[in-house]
Amino acid sequence: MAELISIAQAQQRLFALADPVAVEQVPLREAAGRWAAEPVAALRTQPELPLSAMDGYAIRFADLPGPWRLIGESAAGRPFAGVIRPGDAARIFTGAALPDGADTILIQEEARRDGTRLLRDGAGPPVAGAHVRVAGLDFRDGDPLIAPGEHLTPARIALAAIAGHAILPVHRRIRVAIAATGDELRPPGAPLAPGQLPESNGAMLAAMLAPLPVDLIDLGILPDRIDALTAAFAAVDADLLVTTGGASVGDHDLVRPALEATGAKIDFWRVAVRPGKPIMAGRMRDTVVIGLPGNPVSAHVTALLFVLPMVAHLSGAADPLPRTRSATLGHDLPPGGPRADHLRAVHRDGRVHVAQVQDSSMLRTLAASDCLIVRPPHVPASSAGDSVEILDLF
Ligand SMILES: Nc1nc2c(c(=O)[nH]1)N[C@H]1C(S)=C(S)[C@@H](COP(=O)(O)OP(=O)(O)OC[C@H]3O[C@@H](n4cnc5c(N)ncnc54)[C@H](O)[C@@H]3O)O[C@H]1N2
Ligand code: MOO
Repeated sequence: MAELISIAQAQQRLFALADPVAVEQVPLREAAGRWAAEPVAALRTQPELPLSAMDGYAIRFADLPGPWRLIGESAAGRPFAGVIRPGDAARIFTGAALPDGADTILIQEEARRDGTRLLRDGAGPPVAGAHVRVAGLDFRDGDPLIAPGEHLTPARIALAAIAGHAILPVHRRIRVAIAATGDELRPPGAPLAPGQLPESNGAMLAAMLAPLPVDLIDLGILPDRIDALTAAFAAVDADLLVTTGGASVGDHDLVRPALEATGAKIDFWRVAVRPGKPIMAGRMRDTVVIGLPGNPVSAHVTALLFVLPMVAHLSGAADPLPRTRSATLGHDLPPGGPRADHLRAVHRDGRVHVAQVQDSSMLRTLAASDCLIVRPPHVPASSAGDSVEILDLF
């Protein structure tokens, strides 16, 4: 059998099959969850003027310990027009502009008022400038704020808004077609004859793709017949076609020959990953194709490693790969085999514990797991307390 390629090689070959899709300008609320397509710079300085960070009184630090004479008020959006001269103070509220002449805030919990006479009643501000947000504290006009390829998280959307942007340049949504293959499969909830099985990969993939900027095209369940598969694949109009099942070496594993019958070129087939070895990828006209194995856990793991990263890559992500993190192993593990193991596991008492049975058909253990322990090929035995890499499940 041909040498299996590594997960990292397969991911790089997959990304090389297509560039990120076209750029469009969209309102902020549509940009959430996409990736920036161009640099985003500040259109204004934030804050534009020195502002108070607290409710209290605007004073000159040099006038401490007071008392002061109250000569006006500054509220957010309604600044005080006058000037604070020696001995003067202005009532001020959080977010309001610091009046000219003032340099410090006396918070109201440390002040006492008698008509327009203001007295310190407590420690008072420790330094000049206390509780004042200087102009440009957050950023200045023209500062680079978001780089191309960065994910538009809620915080970055808010940053773009406060920096003066109403629309952002992003890559358009990705059209993803999903197809389950297998004569044994019936739609979820449909009555089953002996030997038939509810189709679960389609709903799982749709759920995994739901948080991404994707428009789904559901091709449903395709039969194990090369003519039907070829016709269905040839009619696909999408950026990415994801199939499940029919990827292995059995007589009814027809996804590869059907793709090839449409003129598609398969770039790789079989990766050193467990579960998920029979995954394939290639290109059919303008559509990238990823053929996932049919076993539900294999489909889930390979979708995490290949489908979601490919959607991120097509969407312009600079950093499309899933990130592992370290965890502490709860018990011993035997040496690993020639494929990178992705073991269903759960956090308990601060350590990760591997499910006893790892059969790739078993969705119940997948559903009970909160992470996958990722072990490189040919890893030596591990002991309880060792550090291991994990991929979070969501
Ligand atoms: N002789 C060999 N046999 C197998 C090999 C091998 O190397 N040599 N590889 C095994 C591995 S590893 C995997 S993984 C499976 C994957 O095979 P296929 O992609 O061809 O998957 P199917 O045979 O179509 O289905 C496998 C299994 O999963 C069920 N299934 C399929 N699709 C769905 C779906 N949408 N929803 C729910 N369940 C689904 C299907 O009924 C089968 O039980 O091949 C091994 N064999
Ligand atoms: O790779 Mo298969 O996915 O081991 O069951």
